[in-house]
Amino acid sequence: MESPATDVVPTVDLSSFTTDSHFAARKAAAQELARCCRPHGCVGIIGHGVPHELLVEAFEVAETLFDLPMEDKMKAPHPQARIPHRGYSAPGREKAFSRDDILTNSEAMARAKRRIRDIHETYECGDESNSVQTNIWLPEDVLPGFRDFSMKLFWRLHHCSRSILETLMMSLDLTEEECNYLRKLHPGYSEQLRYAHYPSVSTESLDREELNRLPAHTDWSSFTLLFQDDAGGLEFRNAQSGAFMLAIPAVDKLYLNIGDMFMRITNGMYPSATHRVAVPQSAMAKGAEVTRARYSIPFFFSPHADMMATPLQTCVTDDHPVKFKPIKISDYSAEMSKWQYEKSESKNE
Ligand SMILES: O=C(O)CCC(=O)C(=O)O
Ligand SMILES: [Fe+2]
Repeated sequence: MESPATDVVPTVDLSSFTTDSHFAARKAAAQELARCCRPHGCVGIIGHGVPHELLVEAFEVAETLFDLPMEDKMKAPHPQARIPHRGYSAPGREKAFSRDDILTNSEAMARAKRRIRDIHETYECGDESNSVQTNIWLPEDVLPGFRDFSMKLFWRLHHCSRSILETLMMSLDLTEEECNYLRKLHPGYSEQLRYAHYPSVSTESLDREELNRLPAHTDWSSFTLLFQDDAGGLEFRNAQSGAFMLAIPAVDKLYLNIGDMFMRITNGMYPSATHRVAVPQSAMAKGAEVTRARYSIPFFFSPHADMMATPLQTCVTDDHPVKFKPIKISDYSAEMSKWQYEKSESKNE
């Protein structure tokens, strides 16, 4: 068994960014965000401005969606190929790999890892104008209002991500030109909203390592906003010690998870966070035979797939030389997702 997480991920309050606060208050919040987030690429955020009622409704929608009979959910199936990364994926369909796994470039390793299935079911959607990542919707009568609600949530989370981006940019003292480059890089087009359900599983199958909730990995977004219910289980790796830290759930708290793209663009100033979903100790310690189900809503704030991710000059200094080559964003995500779905094709986004 993997060792249990102990320390706790810190939390910052960003309300000065989401209300009309003066410059000094915003600057102090940006510095606090950097202080907490830069060591490991993760931080809890309150005061993010996403309305409480919207989040409550989002989790109700997720529960209704995953409660549908399988034959209904399969009316919007994720394709066999990895693109479009849209629609419904049944438990065990998708598999997460770490960046190190992917860099080994070994299909035998991928096959071996696939023997431990990731037990979650998901539904993905994104910008309706994306002509490559086209949405796959359930028929309206199967879940009335789902499409409209999901698009409302998508754009509200995009808006929240944009204000977090402003905070991150302020924390790095970027030039106006660099800020404009980053704003242009994130128009919403390649972003993705996911509903995720981790069904209740037997602790025995976890002990026997027959299945996983979600193994350790990094995201290839710029950053991900992670909303979770109160079941717990999200954990981030301490970049210094390698131990995992608990992302303790709380009402209206999101976890900011820096992805590979923001790491590349900031030349490693913000590292991408290694994270996983484990079964909380509380569920195991009681000797329970089954763990309780968990719901989460990740929002992947990703750069436009057709653009280039280039390290910012402000983040390159004599002490901190260039670490990453410019890369086309769709090339990077194609590489990182090549084993995510079993019958993946090498089509680019
Ligand atoms: O469910 C969660 O809290 C984490 C999900 C996640 O890491 C992912 O979908 O990439
Ligand atoms: Fe992730």
